[in-house]
Amino acid sequence: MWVSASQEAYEDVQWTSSSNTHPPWLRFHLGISRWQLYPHRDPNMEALTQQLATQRIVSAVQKSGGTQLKLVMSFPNYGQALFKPMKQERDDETNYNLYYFSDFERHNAEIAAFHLDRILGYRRVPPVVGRLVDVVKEIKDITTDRKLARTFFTSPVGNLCFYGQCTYYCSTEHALCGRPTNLEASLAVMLPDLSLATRRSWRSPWRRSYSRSKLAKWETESDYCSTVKKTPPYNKGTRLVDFIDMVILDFLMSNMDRHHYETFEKFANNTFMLHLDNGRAFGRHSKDEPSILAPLEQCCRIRRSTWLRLRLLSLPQYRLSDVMRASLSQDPLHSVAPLLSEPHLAALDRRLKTVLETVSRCQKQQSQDGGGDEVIFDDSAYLKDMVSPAG
Ligand SMILES: Nc1ncnc2c1ncn2[C@@H]1O[C@H](COP(=O)(O)OP(=O)(O)OP(=O)(O)O)[C@@H](O)[C@H]1O
Ligand SMILES: [Mn+2]
Repeated sequence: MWVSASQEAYEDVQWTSSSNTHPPWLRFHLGISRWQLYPHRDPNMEALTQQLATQRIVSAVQKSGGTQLKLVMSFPNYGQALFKPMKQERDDETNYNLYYFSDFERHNAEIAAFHLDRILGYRRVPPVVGRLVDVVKEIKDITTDRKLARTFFTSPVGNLCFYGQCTYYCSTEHALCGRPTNLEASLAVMLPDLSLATRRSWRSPWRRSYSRSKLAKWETESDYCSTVKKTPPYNKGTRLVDFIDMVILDFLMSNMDRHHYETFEKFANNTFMLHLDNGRAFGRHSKDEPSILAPLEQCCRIRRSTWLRLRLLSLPQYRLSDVMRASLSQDPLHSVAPLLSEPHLAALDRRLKTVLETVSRCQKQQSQDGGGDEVIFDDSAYLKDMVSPAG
């Protein structure tokens, strides 16, 4: 009897590499290409985000490196996510007297950045969802990280708090507290392990000085971009316009903290740039930060596909704020409160207008100068590359 049962079982198993046999996180890893993290209309996206939002958390340990507390969470199917907790109320505007480099990170910024990056057509932010995490059942009770476990305590009003170990903001004064045990957080799907897919970190040519008194070169040299344009890897392929893409994303969400970016080493210099670490975006809605757009202003170059997308998102029927509001309402945390308040959504439309005006100014300038470098970079060859199976 048992023999025939096991024979049947053998016959049922299909030893193929059919993607249906892989969990969503593995399908995500296998789908990463030279030009994007996941495809347009990704059939895997729903299952992937669903699992991040609902799967049982079987392990939670601190992620080493980085300045603020982060946890790596694991799921029963061996998937992993990078957890960033809510540290301040959704609507808190960043204190005007804080420098950008001492601002807190925001879990809703990580979530909103994923949606915005996808709406812009980039697909360079790893998928992120919001989740209410039970600080006791899903962190304290299951963690094997003793340094983390030691930092749990009950607050005077009976909420469960912890602070972990990190370079900044890991102290009792900056504890992360549940209500009484529920804590809002962002969960980003983990990229393939570094042992399988090494990444290269690049210093941004337009990096800020991270000092209260010093200015960076790009702030004082008038011809800074022409030097960058001649410098590898910005002198070839799409790297410069990909950088401009990132700058536009950062200006729209007012992220001043883009000091580095990463690429997958396997793809060498002909590849997309990862937009990781967006926690310091969406800090202010009442003020724009024009200096974030400096690379676009100084280089006057933009991908054609990006420019077309921005123009589409400025039309009343595809208004960026409306598309973002609709997209963010799909996130599980939307039921707790909207992930971006209306003033933040309105700021997106205002800033999008500024980007398009900057491009127009570049075009006018170019026609006055009689030719010279093209403002609109024809990226059609690369787009074709993106959809080809060998991509
Ligand atoms: N989804 C992800 N999967 C795997 N690794 C990631 C992911 N997101 C970020 N990382 C890695 O984790 C590191 C820390 O993340 P992040 O930059 O968000 O933290 P941080 O505390 O702001 O760091 P820093 O202070 O250096 O800016 C990054 O260097 C990045 O390489
Ligand atoms: Mn950071």
